Amino acid sequence: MSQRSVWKLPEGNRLGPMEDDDGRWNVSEPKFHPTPKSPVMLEPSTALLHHSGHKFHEVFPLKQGRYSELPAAKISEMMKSNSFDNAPTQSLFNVMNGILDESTERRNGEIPHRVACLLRKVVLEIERRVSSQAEHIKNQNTLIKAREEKYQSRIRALETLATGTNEETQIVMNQLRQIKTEKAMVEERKKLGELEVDQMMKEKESSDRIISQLKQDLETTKNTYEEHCQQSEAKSKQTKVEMEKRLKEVELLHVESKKKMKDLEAFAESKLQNWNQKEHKCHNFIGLQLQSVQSLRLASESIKKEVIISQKRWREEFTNFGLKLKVLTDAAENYHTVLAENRKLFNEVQELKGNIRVYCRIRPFLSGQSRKLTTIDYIGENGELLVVNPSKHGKDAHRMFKFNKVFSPTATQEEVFLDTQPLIRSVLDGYNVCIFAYGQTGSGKTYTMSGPSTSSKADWGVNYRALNDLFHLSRNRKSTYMYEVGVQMVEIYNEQVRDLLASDGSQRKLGIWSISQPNGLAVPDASMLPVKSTQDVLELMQIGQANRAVGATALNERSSRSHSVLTVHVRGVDLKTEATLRGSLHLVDLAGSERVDRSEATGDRLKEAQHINKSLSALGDVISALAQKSNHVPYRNSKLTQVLQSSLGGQAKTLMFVQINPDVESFSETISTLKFAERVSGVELGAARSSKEGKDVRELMEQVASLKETIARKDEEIEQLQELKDIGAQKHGNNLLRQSSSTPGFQSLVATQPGRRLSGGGMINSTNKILLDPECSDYSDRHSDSGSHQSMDDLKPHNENLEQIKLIREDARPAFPADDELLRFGDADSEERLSDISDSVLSMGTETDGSISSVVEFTLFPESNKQPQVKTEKITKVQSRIPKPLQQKKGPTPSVRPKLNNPLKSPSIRKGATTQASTSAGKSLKRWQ
Ligand SMILES: Nc1ncnc2c1ncn2[C@@H]1O[C@H](COP(=O)(O)OP(=O)(O)OP(=O)(O)O)[C@@H](O)[C@H]1O
Repeated sequence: MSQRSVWKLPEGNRLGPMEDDDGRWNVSEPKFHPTPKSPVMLEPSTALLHHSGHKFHEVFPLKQGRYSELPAAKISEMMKSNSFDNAPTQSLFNVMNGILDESTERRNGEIPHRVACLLRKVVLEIERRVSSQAEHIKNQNTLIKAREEKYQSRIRALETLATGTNEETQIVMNQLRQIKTEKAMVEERKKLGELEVDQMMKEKESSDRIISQLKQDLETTKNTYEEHCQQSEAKSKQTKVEMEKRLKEVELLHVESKKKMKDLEAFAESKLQNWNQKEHKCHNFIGLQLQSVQSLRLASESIKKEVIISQKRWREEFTNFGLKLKVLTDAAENYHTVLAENRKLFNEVQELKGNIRVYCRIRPFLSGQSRKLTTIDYIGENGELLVVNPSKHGKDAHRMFKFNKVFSPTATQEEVFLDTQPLIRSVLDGYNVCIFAYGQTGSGKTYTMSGPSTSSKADWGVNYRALNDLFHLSRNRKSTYMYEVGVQMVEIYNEQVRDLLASDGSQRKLGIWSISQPNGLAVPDASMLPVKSTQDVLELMQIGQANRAVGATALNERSSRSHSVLTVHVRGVDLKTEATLRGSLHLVDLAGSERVDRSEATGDRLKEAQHINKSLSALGDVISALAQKSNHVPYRNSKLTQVLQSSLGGQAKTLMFVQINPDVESFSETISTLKFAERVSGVELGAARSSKEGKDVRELMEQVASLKETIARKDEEIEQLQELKDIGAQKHGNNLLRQSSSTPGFQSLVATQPGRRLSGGGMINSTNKILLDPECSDYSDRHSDSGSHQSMDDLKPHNENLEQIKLIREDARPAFPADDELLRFGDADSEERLSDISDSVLSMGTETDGSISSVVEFTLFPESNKQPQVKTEKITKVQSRIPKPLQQKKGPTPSVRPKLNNPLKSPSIRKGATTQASTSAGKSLKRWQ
């Protein structure tokens, strides 16, 4: 650099890079400017600095403060702008030095990145300038050398020329001088240039230093930067790893999602296939359906055609059917007529068989009894029975009897019942039926009626079988009839009637109503319980049996000393015509008929036996009277005949089992029993009548019955009076007869005094009937039988007359074909005579069957009495056409309506279902009432 000379350009000329007017460096080829004002070429940087410093500082206005504190925006603005191009080099150096100073001032020597960038830019600018200056100087040297050579050649030419002429020499000398001057100038310029080069070299050196320092700084910065970069790289690597990891995860997810997508695609594919298949099937199905529809259409069309044809045919058939239906309707209408006819025919058959039938049953020997000595010699198929007296020989030893049927000891329960069966149907047809067993104690009455036990079907007695049949038949008829069944069970013990089904178990005595009364049950106060099945009845029977009075005798260890009467009342309603029919079934287990002397009874037992024999005797008398068609039937001679009155009249069908003990010791009893039975079997009670009538008919029948009854009573009164008159005349009892004739008759007396109360507790009602209190029943029996219904006071004056009548009657009594054995109880006979007169009234009832039926019916089913208004009018009209009944024959007053006992608890009640059973019984009783 020391060799470097300061360039000195001729005045007005400037060499090398020159600043233009704007202070920028001009690196164009140097020109010689003739301007003498600038003989020396100025150091460009200084000029630049000086010239452009102000502008640079305008752009980069840092005078105080630190570069590191410069805002980035400012630096980037500076770097973006062209301020570096115009800035003086010195300023650039100042900037660079300033930055470096700041960096060295700092402890760690770090400079901010943006400042480093600025520094690098400044350094680059300086390097660019230095290199361009060096280039420029090189060019100047080359130029100078070229000029020097040029000038040397000119010198040589001039010297040549000088040698030629002086002038020329002069000129040349001038030129030479000029050249020399120029040469000097050039040399000066060269020196200046060299100086400048030196300076430049120095600057370059300093710049190199700076550059090296800068390079170091840059290295440091670079290292820092590299560290930073490394850190960044590490971070970026870590980030990359994480990113890769995430990428993997994402890839996995992607794979999974792809897999899922595949699955889904597969699923969708399969679904699609399925749907396609289904669609295919649907298409097929629709095709088939269409085909079917098509075929159906065809079929429907053909069916339509068929329907039309069928309709046509049906119409024809309907027409035919209508015609047939009409025939059927006619037939149906006739059905009831036919049924009635059938019933009538059936009844006629029964009548042909006899309305009272006697079956004889011979008990087998019991275990322990000798079978050798039997009184039964022969049993015929047609009811013949030959009895032999072992103690006699010859003709007298044998006696033949004939009954409807005789059952041998080997006859089963079923065989015995077989002939009873048709009577059960009669009950449902509206007839009263009475089945009873008669015989001495131990002869098998209970066995026949109840059977030894109900556990075995073979052992079932008549009762069980009859009830079974009754309910069975009623069920069979349910399409035509609705039946209701009620049961009463009473015991007659020592001529006292007791309710065996009383709910409170009390053994209170019950009164018996005269059967001729329109509102009188035989025993209205006895509990009547509704039943639905045989089992119900049997359970009630068991209760009744348990309540029966049982006493031991010498003949039978389990001898029943009372008569038990089970009455089954049946009401049937014809579902079509609403006509009501009513029937009743009496199932009677009579007490033993043994003789008092044989039973060795004394005291109470004797009394029991007398009562039993008396009642059985009365039964025989009643039947005998019926057989004789007597006007007088002595029903009132015993409680038994009173209770059974409705079943012994002409309306009823009666079946008697005559039980025989084949033991020789019982021969006398056997003969007695058989004679009794023979007498009964010979009875022809006349045609029984059904109680089935329509409502109107029934009402009319009631009216007719009451009229008949009145007429009969009147006739009887006349007859009695006539009788008295005749007898009086015969026995010179004219006074008595006159007295009797002048005094109003009992019946007429009663007829004019309706509703008077008897002093003994009996009640005379408006229809001439007496409700007897149990306490006064004996009295009333005696006195009501005479037909009188007066009060005691009224009756007193006539007691004498009655005694007279009794005597007369005794004399005039017809000779009954009864055995003395049967009638040997004189006490009973005397009572019987007394009751004959009143019984004659009842016997009339037997002739006018409808009356009795109506009476029972009225009593059992009083609703028949509740006639609607229209009916009443109708009846009134009818009544106007028939003889007007007596005033006292009107319907019963409410005061004498029978009050039925509270219903007995059914067997189930006894077992704990008291309330329910009594409620249902009560309900049912309401219906019955
Ligand atoms: N047909 C028969 N076959 C077998 N045993 C019989 C037959 N009839 C009756 N007996 C038996 O004879 C005995 C007496 O019968 P049962 O009690 O029926 O007589 P009864 O006439 O009812 O007596 P009572 O008048 O005392 O009540 C009983 O042991 C009974 O089992």
